[in-house]
Amino acid sequence: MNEKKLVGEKAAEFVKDGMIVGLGTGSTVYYTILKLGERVKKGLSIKGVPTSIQTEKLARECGIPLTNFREIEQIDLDIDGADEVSSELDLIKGGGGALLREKIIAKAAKQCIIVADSSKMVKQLGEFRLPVEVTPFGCEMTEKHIRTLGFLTELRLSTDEPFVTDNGNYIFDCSYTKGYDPKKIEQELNMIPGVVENGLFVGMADLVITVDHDKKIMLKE
Ligand SMILES: O=C(CO)[C@H](O)[C@H](O)COP(=O)(O)O
Repeated sequence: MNEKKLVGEKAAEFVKDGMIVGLGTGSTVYYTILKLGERVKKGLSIKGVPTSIQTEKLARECGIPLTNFREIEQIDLDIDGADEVSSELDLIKGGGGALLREKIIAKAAKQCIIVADSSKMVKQLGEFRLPVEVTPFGCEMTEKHIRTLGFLTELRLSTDEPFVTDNGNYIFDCSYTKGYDPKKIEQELNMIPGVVENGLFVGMADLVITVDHDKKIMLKE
């Protein structure tokens, strides 16, 4: 079985009857959502809060009832993927472009489980370029300010046009020449006018489900 399927399906075991569940975005949590759909068909009663339009569509196809922040106060459990997971369990997310909704939902959750195949596990964050979501208005100036923090920036494209997030924004994929302090950089980026959110998730993961060399499930907390 591939690693994404192993960890994705494992996460579905943590979902209990009656829970409000944050449904992440990406090819790993895809397997969690399929598994939850199977469990719902067998009688599991949950409501999902999707982190993207893509996940909303998938959850509907799987028959998972959905809700939103107009109807709920809190999320019991959020399950999502990641692009990098450090030894401190800090994350880079947003490879799929859903970082803003993902962070809102992770912050609203009592517990946050991350599903990550072994390629995502790193000692220190930074090899994966950090996605930074910005408003289209003034993005040229916002980019200059991001660069003054020491990043190289590249506007994410979809074919020849700027990639547009579910929130109508753009993304700069940002690389850094040396290691950075995730907590400090997360805050500094979000102080720049025009930056809506960045893909650093510091101290948000309660549990990471991954696999070791023998493809055995490992739980890290
Ligand atoms: O942050 C994300 C989307 O914005 C995803 O969780 C992240 O990109 C991991 O995706 P995948 O499971 O497909 O590797």
